[in-house]
Amino acid sequence: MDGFVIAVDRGRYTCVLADVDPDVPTVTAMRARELGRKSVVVGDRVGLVGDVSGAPGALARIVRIAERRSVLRRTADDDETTAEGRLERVVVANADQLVIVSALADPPPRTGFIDRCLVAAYDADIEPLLCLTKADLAGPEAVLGYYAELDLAHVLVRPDSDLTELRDLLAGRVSVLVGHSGVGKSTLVNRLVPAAERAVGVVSAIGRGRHTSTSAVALRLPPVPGSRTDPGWIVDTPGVRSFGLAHVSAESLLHGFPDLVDATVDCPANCEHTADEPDCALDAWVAAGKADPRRLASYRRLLASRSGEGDQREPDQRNPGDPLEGS
Ligand SMILES: Nc1nc2c(ncn2[C@@H]2O[C@H](COP(=O)(O)OP(=O)(O)OP(=O)(O)O)[C@@H](O)[C@H]2O)c(=O)[nH]1
Ligand SMILES: [Zn+2]
Repeated sequence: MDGFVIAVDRGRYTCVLADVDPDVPTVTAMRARELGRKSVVVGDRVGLVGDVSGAPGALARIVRIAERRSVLRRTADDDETTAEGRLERVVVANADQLVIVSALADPPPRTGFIDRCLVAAYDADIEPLLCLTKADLAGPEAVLGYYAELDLAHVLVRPDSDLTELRDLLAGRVSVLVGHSGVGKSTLVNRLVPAAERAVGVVSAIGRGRHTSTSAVALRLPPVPGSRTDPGWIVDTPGVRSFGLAHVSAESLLHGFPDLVDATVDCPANCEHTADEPDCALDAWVAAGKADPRRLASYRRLLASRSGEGDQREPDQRNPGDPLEGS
């Protein structure tokens, strides 16, 4: 049987069977030995054998992992306390869309964080969507102005706002939600999937009764009334602070900055585009007003953080008061 992995908890994988009624129980599976060391993550499409009845106590086996369309890795520093946490582990496979959830106020938007997510999305060939919450508290002009040169889709969310536009953008796709604590991500997930609390409860019950902290869980979106389109899946990523970029080259990092890319044709060969490069064309490009200097600064900060130089914190963490200022 073909399955889709919706949660992972200490060697137990919760899967839904492909193309069956959403009410069919989920299947708990373990990995078959023949998979070797290959990891199985949320979003993986897998082949299942054994007891796929979903009955209490039933255990199936994952014998095959389909080729992944995309992967998102956690940052290496997400959990420095364990050896595993220091690795850029893949946390979600096969995502189509990365929904970057950012509040417009309380907490203020962190463009450094959004830029980092954009790089991860473009690098993984996942479409980004900026979801600006708490639009009742502040307007989106400053953030949208910062991204004016990008063709970046966005939605605004208020406590009473209609989520139809967002649901349309999520339909038929696997969308990963990422955002800092306090931006209203849980509130949004609960609005999008009113059954989410129950679904998460079921997932952690599989973890042999103990409360668990999974790093990703896929939630099926409810059917859209009057529509036959697959409503899609959202993948919540509690505990994932950001996505790893250590594997991304300096050139690929530029994919997150389409407003800067054109400038680099004038760079000397092997230019590293850092502030120390005397002839890097990016400086002249910004000086000529062709891109926002804050975007260049952000690109160079990501470059530096990748190579482990300088202050790795994003500027908003150094200066939480006014993140758009000087970032
Ligand atoms: N004004 C306003 N407040 C909101 C909105 N969405 C969420 N909040 C509030 O913001 C606070 C944080 O919301 P959460 O949904 O818990 O945020 P979170 O991103 O899930 O944060 P963690 O639970 O810490 O991961 C709560 O007090 C919410 O009631 C909104 O659109 N407008
Ligand atoms: Zn350069």
